[in-house]
Amino acid sequence: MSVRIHVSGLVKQAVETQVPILVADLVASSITSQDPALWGAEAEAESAKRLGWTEAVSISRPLVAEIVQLRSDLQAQGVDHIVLAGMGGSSLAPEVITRTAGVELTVLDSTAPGQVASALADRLATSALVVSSKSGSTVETDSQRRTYEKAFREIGIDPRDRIIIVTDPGSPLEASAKEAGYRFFTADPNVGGRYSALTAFGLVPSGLAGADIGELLDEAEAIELYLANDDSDNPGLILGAAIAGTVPLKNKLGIVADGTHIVGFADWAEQLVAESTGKIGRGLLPVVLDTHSPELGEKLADLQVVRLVKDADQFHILPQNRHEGEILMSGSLGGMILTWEYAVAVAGRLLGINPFDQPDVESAKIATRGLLDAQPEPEAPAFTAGGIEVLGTASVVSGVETVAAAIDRLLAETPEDGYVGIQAYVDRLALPELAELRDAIASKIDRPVTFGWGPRFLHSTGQFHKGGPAIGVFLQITENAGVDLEVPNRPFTFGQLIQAQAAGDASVLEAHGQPVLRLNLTNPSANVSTLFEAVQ
Ligand SMILES: O=P(O)(O)OC[C@H]1O[C@H](O)[C@H](O)[C@@H](O)[C@@H]1O
Repeated sequence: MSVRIHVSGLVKQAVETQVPILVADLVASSITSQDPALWGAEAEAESAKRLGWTEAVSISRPLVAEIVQLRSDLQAQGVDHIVLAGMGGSSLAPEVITRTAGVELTVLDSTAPGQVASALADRLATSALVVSSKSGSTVETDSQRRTYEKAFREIGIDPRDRIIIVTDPGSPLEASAKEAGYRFFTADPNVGGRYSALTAFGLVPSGLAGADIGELLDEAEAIELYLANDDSDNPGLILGAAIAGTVPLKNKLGIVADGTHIVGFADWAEQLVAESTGKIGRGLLPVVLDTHSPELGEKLADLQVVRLVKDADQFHILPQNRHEGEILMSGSLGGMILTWEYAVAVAGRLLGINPFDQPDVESAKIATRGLLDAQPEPEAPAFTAGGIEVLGTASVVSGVETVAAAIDRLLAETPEDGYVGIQAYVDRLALPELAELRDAIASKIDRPVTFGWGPRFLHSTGQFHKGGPAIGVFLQITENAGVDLEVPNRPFTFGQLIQAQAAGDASVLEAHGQPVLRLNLTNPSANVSTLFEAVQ
């Protein structure tokens, strides 16, 4: 079998208790045959149109030759750089596929003006843009498409030669692609975004960038039969029981790469787990860790660790690798993707939730649209210190005068079983060091800490933060970027869009009773060190 899992300690007990029940209930074969009744009557209507991923491998197979041909056509035109405009499920799979394959793909899943400008400045004359959106109406993706269309025209390139669309049949993007004369691929509409890795959404950008997508499908195909079997060896059942069957439930899921050949798997799994399970006040919070993350040394009772290793059968044999109580997992990328898809569907059943909807993502989008339409004056900061404007929930910012004190107040509000979510709506290429705030804060408070780049995380962990248990406190970082960019034929700029996304999401989190501290960097590169000093 191309995927191996080893469990020990409490999680082994969960597997031993839950898997026989899942086997007796024929859960694996029922998922494979797309039985929508597995998640209860309320979920049935949604599940009935969301299980197409179980046959993605065979449906996608004919695409491989088409994509390989398009890649050579583009190369013949001098294209040597693929850019992908897409959010969440429309970009996270191509990201892990191409990074693991070691081929270049620029993933533009940001509205930070500096980041969009950097992508545009990078080999535009020899770039092709893949625009991927299931709904065809995602504002980030639409804004990026408009920007590239204009930029291509300005340098005398016909966008029809360089823009490729991936969308669902009947979407507004399919209609506009037809009208504009773009090459387009449509995918199975009975597959949700986060389950779309093995459909055109995962394959088109990855294949155009040069990844071996035929091999990826082979890897997934090799595990299909095992995943469909009502058998206690089924890795989808084992993983599902391990992540959602512990008693009491360990509802933080730390995902650690420790020797796996797969690069960035946790970023993909994060969306699958958070959006599928984080709703109606329940869910599993994925926490992307590395082998040195403070959380691993803290033995947190509510943190279940999944360690992605080279060979799960061998790894635990060495005494220093025993990691009692963890889930050790190894496998091919295609095999891992399909196994996690099954496991999260199983987890949904164990948790009593519908794994196929994302009811709270829309709330932040509505708040953003409201702000973009109204264009209100920016909210005045409670105070400014060291060039950082401080705003947020009254209990966190009132009566304090320093950034350090505001951060301490926020962290002090973390519930015993809670977590801190850091959300950085900045140009991540210009401020990559901000990601290190995660470890700094985790070692300070001994609780799990998540880190997300905005607006990217809104389409991933954003659902959990708003729809899962209200146990998070949030540190939101925004910036006055030095540059701004028009969004062609739209009444807002990228700078206005990202600020509205941050403010909109903060308002929804606060409305859910979750504290938010908002720090706006007025001079980003200079303010970062002040921020790190404040966390010490
Ligand atoms: O592919 P799109 O329709 O553009 O959607 C991109 C993303 O949008 C939303 O945030 C959904 O919650 C995600 O599940 C989805 O992957």
